[in-house]
Amino acid sequence: MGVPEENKLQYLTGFGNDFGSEALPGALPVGQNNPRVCPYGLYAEQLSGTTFTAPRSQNKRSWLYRIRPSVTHEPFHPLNFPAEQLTADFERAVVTPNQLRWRPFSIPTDDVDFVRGLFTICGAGSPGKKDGYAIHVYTASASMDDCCLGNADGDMLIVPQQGGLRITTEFGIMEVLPGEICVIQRGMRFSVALLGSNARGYVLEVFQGHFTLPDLGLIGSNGLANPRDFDTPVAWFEERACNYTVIQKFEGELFSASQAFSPFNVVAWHGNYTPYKYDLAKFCPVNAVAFDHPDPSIFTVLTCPSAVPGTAVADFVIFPPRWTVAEHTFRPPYYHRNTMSEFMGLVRGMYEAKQEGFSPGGASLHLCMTPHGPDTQTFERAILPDSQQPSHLPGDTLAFMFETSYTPRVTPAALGSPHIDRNYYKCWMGLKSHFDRNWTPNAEPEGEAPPHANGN
Ligand SMILES: O=C(O)Cc1cc(O)ccc1O
Ligand SMILES: [Fe+2]
Repeated sequence: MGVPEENKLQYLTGFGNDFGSEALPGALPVGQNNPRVCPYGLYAEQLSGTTFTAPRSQNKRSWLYRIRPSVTHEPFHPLNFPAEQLTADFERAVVTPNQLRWRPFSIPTDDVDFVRGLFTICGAGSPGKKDGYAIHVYTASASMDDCCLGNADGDMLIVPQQGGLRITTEFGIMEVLPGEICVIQRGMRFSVALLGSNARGYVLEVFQGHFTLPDLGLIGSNGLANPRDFDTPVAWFEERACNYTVIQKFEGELFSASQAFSPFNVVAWHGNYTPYKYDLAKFCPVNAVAFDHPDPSIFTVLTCPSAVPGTAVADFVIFPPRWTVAEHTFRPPYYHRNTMSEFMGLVRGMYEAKQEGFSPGGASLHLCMTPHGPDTQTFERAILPDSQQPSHLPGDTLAFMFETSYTPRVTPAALGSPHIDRNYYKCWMGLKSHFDRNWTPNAEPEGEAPPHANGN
């Protein structure tokens, strides 16, 4: 099969559906998963995303019909990838109650592909015990060349910040641009080609469970990320003899094996365990239309639930372009200390809580109970009376947050990174006291008090 051009890529729409796709007519067996001989002489292979016995509502698996099965490979050998750069061992990492921020991570000038450009910032738990998560950034200047990654540790939610990615998977091909995200679930093999000369972005990897859409509760049956806006690639295969390298991430370590053919040889597949992508511009935000600042959970795109209701392993939350209209309200994020920890990144534009220092391609991390909030300039602007006009948040902005319940430990490499901003704390040092012991309710500028405060 020829490689489809960009505008020819096709997707199946819906979230978590039981999909089926065939690249050749009749390649999907009818009425059973394991015919004695599969159509076109294909091998049947099941990829499980849950235990076999997981409740039906959570059970995930897909059947892949492929030219040769994935078991046909030379033995795996350790790749000797630097453990300080990519890890799932957070016992040796560090905790700090300090606010952390990184300037944009620089993109290598020598040839570095997506896998070799992964850099672990922080994480918690362990892939072996199937709990917790890791947060990485990637910086890449080269495509993966006859090389794919399969991650035995967990699902990877990829947030491109700069440079589009063409991701070939066993299920088909997807293109993911900045402003879009994709999820490659545990075990699915994929190869990342760069659409431009380089790429940078963020990865949230969850060691337990899978991402799902959050419940909408009283919001009703529509809004936020709508299921129909998620795209799964259609089957695509190549039959190509080559020296192909399969990299397996296993307990945070990388192993590689050679095989004599492309792993993207799946002619047809069906099931509910697939990679998918989503355009964040399709997110339909719901927010305050009268007053006050709701919690950022209103902007949850995807959540990876834990066994405790309402306590996610990790939430993926965005701060999309939107109108802000709340009256008699301090509109930026409130000052706060949380039980959950917050890793933030910026895809483009400016984040509403920071006037400077938080740049696209950079990051911040506020561990649980670490105080944070708007910087001094943002605060001083937001208390001015003229801050209350309906306004569109600074231009075309897209920040996001990985909000996690286990407190992450930060890797020594991330703490010692040349990109770390050791002056971050200074952005709050100018927050002066506005306390006025002689203040009286009448001193409040006219029109500023809430209508109900004077009985109206
Ligand atoms: O810390 C942050 O900037 C993220 C955030 C945004 C918001 O609107 C409310 C709370 C919160 O943690
Ligand atoms: Fe926060």
